[in-house]
Amino acid sequence: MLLRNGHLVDPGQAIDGVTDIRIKGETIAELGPDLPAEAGEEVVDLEGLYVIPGLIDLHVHLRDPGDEDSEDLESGSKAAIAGGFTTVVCMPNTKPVIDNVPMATYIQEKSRRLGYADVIPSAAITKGEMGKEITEIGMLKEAGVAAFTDDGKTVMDAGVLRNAMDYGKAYDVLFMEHCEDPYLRDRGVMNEGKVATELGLFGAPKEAEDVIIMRDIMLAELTGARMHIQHLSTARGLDMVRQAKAKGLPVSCEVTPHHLLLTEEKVRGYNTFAKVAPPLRTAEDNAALIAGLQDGTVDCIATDHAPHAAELKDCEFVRARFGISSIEVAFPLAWTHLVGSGQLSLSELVRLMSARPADLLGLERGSLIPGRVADILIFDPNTEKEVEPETFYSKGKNCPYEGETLSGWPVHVLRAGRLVYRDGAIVAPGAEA
Ligand SMILES: NC(=O)N[C@@H](CC(=O)O)C(=O)O
Ligand SMILES: [Zn+2]
Ligand SMILES: [Zn+2]
Repeated sequence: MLLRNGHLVDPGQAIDGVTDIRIKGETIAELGPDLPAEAGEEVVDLEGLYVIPGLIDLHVHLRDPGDEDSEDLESGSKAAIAGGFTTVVCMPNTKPVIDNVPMATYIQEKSRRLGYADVIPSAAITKGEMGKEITEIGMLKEAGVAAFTDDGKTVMDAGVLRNAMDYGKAYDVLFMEHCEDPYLRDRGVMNEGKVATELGLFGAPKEAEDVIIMRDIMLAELTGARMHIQHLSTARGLDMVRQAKAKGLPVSCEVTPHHLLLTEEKVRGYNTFAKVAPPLRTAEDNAALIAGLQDGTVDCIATDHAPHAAELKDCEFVRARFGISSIEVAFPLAWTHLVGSGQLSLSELVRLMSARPADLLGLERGSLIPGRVADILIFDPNTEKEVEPETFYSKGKNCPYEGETLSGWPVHVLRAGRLVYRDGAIVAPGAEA
């Protein structure tokens, strides 16, 4: 296949310009101006479109197995592709929890058979995410699990986490933590502050997150194992990561689109679609996180795509589940609000949403260097479209951006050289023209 006239932006090889791309089988064969078409080659014209490495999301919930009313591997991996993500790391807080090799193998085999995004399972740090007994980290790593987290919960016993990190260090796995002290958070369902008081809702103080971030940085220093802070939401937490990095500690972090772009104000009206953990914070936190994207303190933007069936959100605020469905809008949100506003370049966004997550996972992805796998996102920088959750491939329609007008929508997506998304629609395996 020959992709013609697209504007390639690839910080991995310092390219920012119109280039043709030849794909052979699963890989990038050649880049260059005016490549001649070879016999039998399909030519796709990309004039006016941008071409970047396929996005990589370190944090998604696909609810499979156990909560397939909310999402499953098919709907979730189609949604990932429609959002421009060719690789996603799914969280282990399924039913049952992904804490053993057969469960990890189930995720890998089912998603491979489906043929949409590459779904890489993360596994729990503790069995059943119960916080007591550590999982078989070495065996899981050998089975292809690169990252470990009890996401949804913090490993509250620091001794247990220390043992897991001492053990996991030898395998160079990435530990990831959901940082929230449940005792300090208590009954909090949103950020503690004036808005919570006005709404009569219990708030969770930022300190519930920050104390765990501090503890986890200390454990990274103590053990030497890699610690990645998930969905970091506070200015102070970010500062702690900045200082840890300055000391050379093996600490990294991700932020979500919602913690960059939304505040606690979104909860007004008891909007359950704005109920998420950690909670939406304040405009000052948004600004601090955006500064963290710019100065490299933030390693990546991850979605924390958390789809929920309608009835789990269509209820009283205190009873509603935590989580936001966002994988199909994360890139247009970032393009419109971060690049469109001049706060980030596209090259920086590619680093945050593809190159750096690939590094953290130890994958040779995130750049379209000849010889690498052809995972590619082609998007339209200009055409504006409203966010319509009803049209999502995801079963989770719990999206607080409904009705917003965005640009930067994916047009075509290639996964391992196959056009899995064409002209804005999923192409089933074997259904290619
Ligand atoms: N973020 C959320 O609000 N919810 C996540 C759990 C999590 O990421 O901690 C979920 O599984 O729904
Ligand atoms: Zn979490
Ligand atoms: Zn999560």
